[in-house]
Amino acid sequence: MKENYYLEPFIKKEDIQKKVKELGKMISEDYRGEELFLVGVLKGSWIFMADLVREIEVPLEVSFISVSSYVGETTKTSGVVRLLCDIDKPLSNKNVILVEDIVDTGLTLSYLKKLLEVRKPKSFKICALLDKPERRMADIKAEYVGFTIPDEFVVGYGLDYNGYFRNLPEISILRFK
Ligand SMILES: O=P(O)(O)OC[C@H]1O[C@H](OP(=O)(O)OP(=O)(O)O)[C@H](O)[C@@H]1O
Ligand SMILES: Nc1nc2[nH]cnc2c(=O)[nH]1
Repeated sequence: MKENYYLEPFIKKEDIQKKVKELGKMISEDYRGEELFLVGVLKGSWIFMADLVREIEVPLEVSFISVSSYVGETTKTSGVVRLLCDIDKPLSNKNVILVEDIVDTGLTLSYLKKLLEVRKPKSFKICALLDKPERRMADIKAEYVGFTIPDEFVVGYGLDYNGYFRNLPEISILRFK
């Protein structure tokens, strides 16, 4: 990768951990006495999902769906969401929570909501670690949001640029020189 960028620290590892705990507690309280079916959106949500499930106290199953719309060396959506790999189980009568790393234009979640709601889950909610409302193009809202952030391209904690930076434990703003 060409090194025409630098990373500006944005959300510290400790702050992410604290927020994930809070989200887990909120979800556990809301679904007390019920079971959950969490669907992670690959690849970005994989680290968030792994941490979040360990903070949820109700019985749950986990599955993943893989979609992509930001491809290559770009910080802009292609506008076309491609389904790469579907969920392995039916959703009927399940309390589904779709787990995302970020809602930006909202095109990915809007596509997924339409795709999954017709499978008749008992309930359907969205949990996103980050929300960038300034860039919204689709009318979509997550019920559980970790941090509302400004219009900056962020990486780390599962979020990539051209496939890189997902392994960083903190979230940084990607700036170009
Ligand atoms: O609200 P939107 O503008 O649609 O953007 C949000 C989506 O963009 C990223 O996915 P990406 O297409 O980069 O795939 P990835 O998760 O594999 O990195 C991110 O993980 C979200 O799924
Ligand atoms: N890595 C990354 N992916 C995104 N997809 C949509 N917005 C973003 C962002 O800010 N960072």
